[in-house]
Amino acid sequence: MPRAFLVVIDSVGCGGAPDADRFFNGTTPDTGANTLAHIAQACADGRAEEGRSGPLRLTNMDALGLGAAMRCAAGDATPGLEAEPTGFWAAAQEVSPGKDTPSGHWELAGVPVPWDWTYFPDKTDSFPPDLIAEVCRAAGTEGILGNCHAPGTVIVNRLGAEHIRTGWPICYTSADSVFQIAAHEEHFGLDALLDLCKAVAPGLHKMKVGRVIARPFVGSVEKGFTRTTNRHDYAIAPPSPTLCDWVKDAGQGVHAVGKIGDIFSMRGIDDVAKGADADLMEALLHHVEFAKDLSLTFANFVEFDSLYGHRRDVSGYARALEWFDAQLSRLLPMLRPDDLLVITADHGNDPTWTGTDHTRERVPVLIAGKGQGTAGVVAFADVAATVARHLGVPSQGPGRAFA
Ligand SMILES: O=P(O)(O)O[C@H]1O[C@H](CO)[C@@H](O)[C@H]1O
Ligand SMILES: [Mn+2]
Ligand SMILES: [Mn+2]
Repeated sequence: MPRAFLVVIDSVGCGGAPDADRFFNGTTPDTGANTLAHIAQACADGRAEEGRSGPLRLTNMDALGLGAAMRCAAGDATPGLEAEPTGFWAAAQEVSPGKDTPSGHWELAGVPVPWDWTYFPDKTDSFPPDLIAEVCRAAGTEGILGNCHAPGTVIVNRLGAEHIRTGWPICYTSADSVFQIAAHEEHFGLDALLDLCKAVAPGLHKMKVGRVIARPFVGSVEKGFTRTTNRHDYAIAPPSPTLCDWVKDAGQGVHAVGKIGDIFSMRGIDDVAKGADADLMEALLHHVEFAKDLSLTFANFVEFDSLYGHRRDVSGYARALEWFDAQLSRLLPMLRPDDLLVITADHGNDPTWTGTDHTRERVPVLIAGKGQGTAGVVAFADVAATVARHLGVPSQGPGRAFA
C-alpha cells in the first residue's frame, strides 16, 4: 500500500526562474541567482571555507537527479554534481506572485496564491500609525521599537537592551510579507509574546500580510542576545483546500514535521513534530519507519534558510546540505517498495547574492520510488497532483501528475 513523504529543504533553489527580474534584493533583481549552483561553485573554487578542498559532496541527491535538475533549471553543469540519475527528477517553477515560504508551500500543495500580498516597502518608519497603535494596545506599551527592515539576528542585538529597559516589543519586517515581533523570553515573556502575535494577527491577515512571526530571544547585554527555537509563525490560512486537506478528508493520515503546521494553519494536519533540523530528521525517520499505509508525511527543514541563506553563510549552507545528504543514507534504505519520496524546495535564498532576502528561483524535484526518468520543467502545483495520485486521492488543484 502506498505512502508519501514530501520533504521541503527550505530555500534550496536551483536558479533559472524566468520571472526572476521581477523580484529583488534591495534594488538588485534576482536575475541569475542560483542557491545550489553558487554554493557548489564556491566549494569547487575553495571560496566557501578556509581549508576546504574539493566540490560539494551530495552523492545521494545527485544520484536521484540533483545535478540533472540543476542543468535543466539553469543550463550549466555544476562541478561535483554530474551523476547519471537513477531517480525521477524535475525542476519546478512557481507562478505565485511571492517568493516567500507560504506561497511556495501552498503552491507545492496544489494551491497557487490568488492574491497580491501586502508588503511594508519602506526601510525605516515601515509600519502605518494605526498598526503601531494596535500593537501598542495589544502589548500594553506606549510604543514599539524597530519599525524598520532588518535581519532578525542584527536587530535583537541592536535593540535588546532598550527592549529590556522599556518593555516595548521589537517590530521589524523584510522584503517578505511579514510582520515580525522579537521579544525577550524572560523579560517580556514567551507567553506574552505569543499572545501579542495572536492578538494582532487577524488584523494583519485582513490586510493580506502573510505572516506574523514571534521571534523570542534570550541573553543579556554582556553575553549578547540569541534567538531560540520557540519561533512561531501565525500565517494566513490557505485560500482553498490543499494536498493536506485532500488526503485528510479522504480519511488518510497527515503528519507534519517542522514549520508545516504553521504554514498551513494546521489545516488538514493530524500531528506535528517541532524542533531543530536534527530533531526534525529523527521525526521524519520515525514516520518513514512507522507511518501507516496511505498516509502523507510533509516535512520542512528551515535552518538552510534561517541559519544560512538569510545570513549569507555559504560554508554553513554547504555543510548543512552535506549533512542532509548523509542523512539520506539512513532514510533511503528504510523506504518500502510502494513509498514515494519527494525532495524539493519552496524558493531560493542564494547565500552569495546581494541583500539578505529570498531569491526567485526554480527548485529541484527529486523523487525516489518512481523509477528512473524526468519530467523536465514542471509547475509547483504538479508536485501536489503527483503525490495525490500516488495516494489514490483526487487532485483538486490546477496541477498535473507527472511521475
Ligand atoms: O532575518 P530574520 O528575522 O531571520 O527574518 C527572515 O525570516 C523571515 C521569515 O522567513 C523572512 O521574511 C526574513 O525576514
Ligand atoms: Mn522558506
Ligand atoms: Mn526565509
